[in-house]
Amino acid sequence: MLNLNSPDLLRKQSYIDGEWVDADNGNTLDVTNPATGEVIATIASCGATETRRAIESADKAWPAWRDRTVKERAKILRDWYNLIIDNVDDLAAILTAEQGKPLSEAKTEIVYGANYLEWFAEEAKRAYGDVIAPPSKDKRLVVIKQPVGVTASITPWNFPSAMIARKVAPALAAGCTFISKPASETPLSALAMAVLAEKAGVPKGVFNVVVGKSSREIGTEMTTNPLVRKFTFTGSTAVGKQLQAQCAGTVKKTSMELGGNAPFIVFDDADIDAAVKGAIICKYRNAGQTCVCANRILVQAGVFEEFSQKFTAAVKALKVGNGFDAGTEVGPMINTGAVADVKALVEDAMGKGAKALSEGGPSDLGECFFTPTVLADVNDTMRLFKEEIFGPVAPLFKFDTEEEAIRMANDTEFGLASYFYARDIGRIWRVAEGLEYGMVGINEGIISNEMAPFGGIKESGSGREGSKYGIDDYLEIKYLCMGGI
Ligand SMILES: NC(=O)C1=CN([C@@H]2O[C@H](COP(=O)(O)OP(=O)(O)OC[C@H]3O[C@@H](n4cnc5c(N)ncnc54)[C@H](OP(=O)(O)O)[C@@H]3O)[C@@H](O)[C@H]2O)C=CC1
Ligand SMILES: O=C(O)[C@H](O)CS(=O)(=O)O
Repeated sequence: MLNLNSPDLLRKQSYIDGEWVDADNGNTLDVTNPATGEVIATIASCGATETRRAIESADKAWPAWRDRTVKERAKILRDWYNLIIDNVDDLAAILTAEQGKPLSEAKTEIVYGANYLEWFAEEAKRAYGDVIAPPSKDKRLVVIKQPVGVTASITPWNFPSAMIARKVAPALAAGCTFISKPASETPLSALAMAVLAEKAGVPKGVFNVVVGKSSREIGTEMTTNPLVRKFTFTGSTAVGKQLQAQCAGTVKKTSMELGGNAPFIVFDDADIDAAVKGAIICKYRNAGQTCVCANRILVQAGVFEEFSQKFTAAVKALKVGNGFDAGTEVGPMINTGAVADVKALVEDAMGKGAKALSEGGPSDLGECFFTPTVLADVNDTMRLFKEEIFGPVAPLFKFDTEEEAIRMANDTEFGLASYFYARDIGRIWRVAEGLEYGMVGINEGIISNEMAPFGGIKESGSGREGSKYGIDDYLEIKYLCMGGI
């Protein structure tokens, strides 16, 4: 069982209109620890009726929250940030228990998410408008920015805290109210955030968390209820497309943070040791279950042997285990389905001629564990060239020229994160400009932070989270034309 300093953080009900509630029909769902299979909590499993109540509560709370001064909203966000930081150990323990990632990674995620609250507490004060030179002497033109309104959000299990924080922070900073549906695999982190939101003074109805295994039912209510004016989603491209289509009926503003297929390119002028280090963290963070993980590692022929030997040795040295065990670097995958999906991708590649430089696969550590794997002799006929692996498998592709590397990297419908290691300044500019992605890591494998615009192009989605751009998704631009001056 979880041994928390503040047991009050572990909640088993949804948080709607400032109240902790059971499901109307009494339904429940189990939250299990993927490392051990043990049930860590049995919690209320809500559906459409509770979601509708949360939306109505958020709509009722919106005028008063919108009319708070930006400094009042900023102070509450800052207080929320401070409470999360003060409770980082408990929040990380809850996160590791329900998601599996190593405790050190969980703590990093909690702080990373909290940083968005800190950042947008300040950005709230910078939602500037404009005064425009008038077309005639009798007019004055002004632009003001106002909050979009009730915002609904659906987020994935791989970052059960930070993905919510990355959305609720700009939303509340802008003056919107918010309903969160976390993944049913990992709801406890979201509920713990609600405990601290309440303590920080977030008024009832401003932040709601609806948990339920009937995600389709909840999502349909969120995407079709006319009171919801903004819908923000982080998850797979397939589900994102479906939800975006559902929003069309009421023309909601949407932002989509979807799937990825990141190339990680190592050129022959790279610092190979730095590239190996960057590739390891980029590929195996969260057991490879992030949308920005290196999905295809492309290595120039002249350095392929050196890179593949050093990279494979580093992979073999990775410590796989329970996220609570000291020194664990790779935890379990989220569930057995995820293990089966990754296993199928490896089998497809091996069946088409791939060679294992480090033969991983299902592990006797537990049914959700998959030992890190490195494949060579891979090609673009294999599923793992086109599909998001979302697991601890690294395929090493060989290329000859810079042009070939850019063509291979761009040969995908995704466009989220990309990475390359090189030192020639001309090459750095040519490749950075040639990659069709929303984000490019240059001699760096970890690029996400609250100050940078996170997001993708093509079928990786639309909108940006974080940075000075992130609040725009939650603001409407209003043009005032004053005549008769
Ligand atoms: N661009 C980004 O920032 C990120 C993208 N992702 C992407 O997400 C995927 C992995 O996460 P995963 O959780 O499996 O993704 P899913 O798209 O399966 O699920 C994401 C969320 O959507 C919910 N959901 C699933 N189906 C529906 C539906 N029909 N209607 C309403 N809600 C639904 C899920 O709820 P439930 O699980 O309870 O069914 C979950 O809360 C990968 O493709 C990854 O690339 C992940 C993180 C970040
Ligand atoms: O869910 C994800 O994959 C995150 O967006 C990755 S990151 O923001 O932590 O890099």
